[in-house]
Amino acid sequence: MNILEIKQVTKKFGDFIAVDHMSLTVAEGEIFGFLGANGAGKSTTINMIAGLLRPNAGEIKILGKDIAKHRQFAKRQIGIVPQEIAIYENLTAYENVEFFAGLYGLRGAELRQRVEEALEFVGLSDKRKIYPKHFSGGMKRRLNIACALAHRPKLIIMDEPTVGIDPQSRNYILASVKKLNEMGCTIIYTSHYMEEVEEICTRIAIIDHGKIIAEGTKEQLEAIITDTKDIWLEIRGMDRLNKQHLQDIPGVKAVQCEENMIKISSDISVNNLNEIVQCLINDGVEIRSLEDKSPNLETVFLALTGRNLRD
Ligand SMILES: Nc1ncnc2c1ncn2[C@@H]1O[C@H](COP(=O)(O)OP(=O)(O)OP(=O)(O)O)[C@@H](O)[C@H]1O
Repeated sequence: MNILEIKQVTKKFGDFIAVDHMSLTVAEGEIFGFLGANGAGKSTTINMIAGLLRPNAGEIKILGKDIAKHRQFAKRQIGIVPQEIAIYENLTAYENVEFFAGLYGLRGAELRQRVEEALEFVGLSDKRKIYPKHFSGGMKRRLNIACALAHRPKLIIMDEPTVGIDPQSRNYILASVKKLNEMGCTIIYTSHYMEEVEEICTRIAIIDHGKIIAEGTKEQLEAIITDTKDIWLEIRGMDRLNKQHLQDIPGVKAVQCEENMIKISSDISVNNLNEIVQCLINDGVEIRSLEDKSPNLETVFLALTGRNLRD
């Protein structure tokens, strides 16, 4: 089942087209990444999905229902973690989560239980009585995530949740995303950090000037710009190496040897690293280091847009 379908959605601000005839489908169970530079149109798209902005044209469906006609239903399914932290400084951590969960109609014992669960999930249970002004940036982010989770949405949308926070909180948030996904949530994860998107997303859309310019798994996106990956190995025992053994491995296109270095060019769609390593071990060669110089999403982005992600 598709949790989200966007068809030909356009959003203009005056004459400026922020989102341009965008179409997109996200299936239940995915961690879907929106990757794009600042100003690409990610937040505008998210705000339309969350019903906070109205598109000028096009259609958005959540679990098959048009959000323009089923606003309450759509709202109930979605939890949004906005780019700007949205919590109340004059409410405690507990009261913040309680307030947001209450907006979804939760009351009484159920509300209390959900608030406890959400605080527990983000690791802030012992800080429930603390006011957020005493929190670090990372803790505020986590509280913001708890506020988006307490009503148990099926789709969680996170808009750059790791901008400007410490590495420990960042790791905590990335681990939480994976855990939420394992618990059955679909996630849309927006970032201009390609390492994060590469690490956690099952599928990625590269967004530029309000348009999706490429979409697919990391491997599919990389295959757009090249069909070859290079693996560099530093070895000991070159005299024992039988080059033909390497050349016989499925996917291997070329093998170049020089002094103690081997460069193996291989079909990007074939995962043959195990076979390569095994072949060298069988030949009695000692591997000192191995580097996979495959293209990454940064190189894909550069090739498709002519710019770096963080320009
Ligand atoms: N309310 C608005 N009025 C006018 N222009 C806007 C408005 N909101 C966004 N824009 C413009 O639309 C474009 C897309 O903005 P958006 O915030 O969606 O980008 P983004 O990909 O989320 O980038 P960022 O990471 O910087 O938020 C930008 O050029 C932005 O200046």
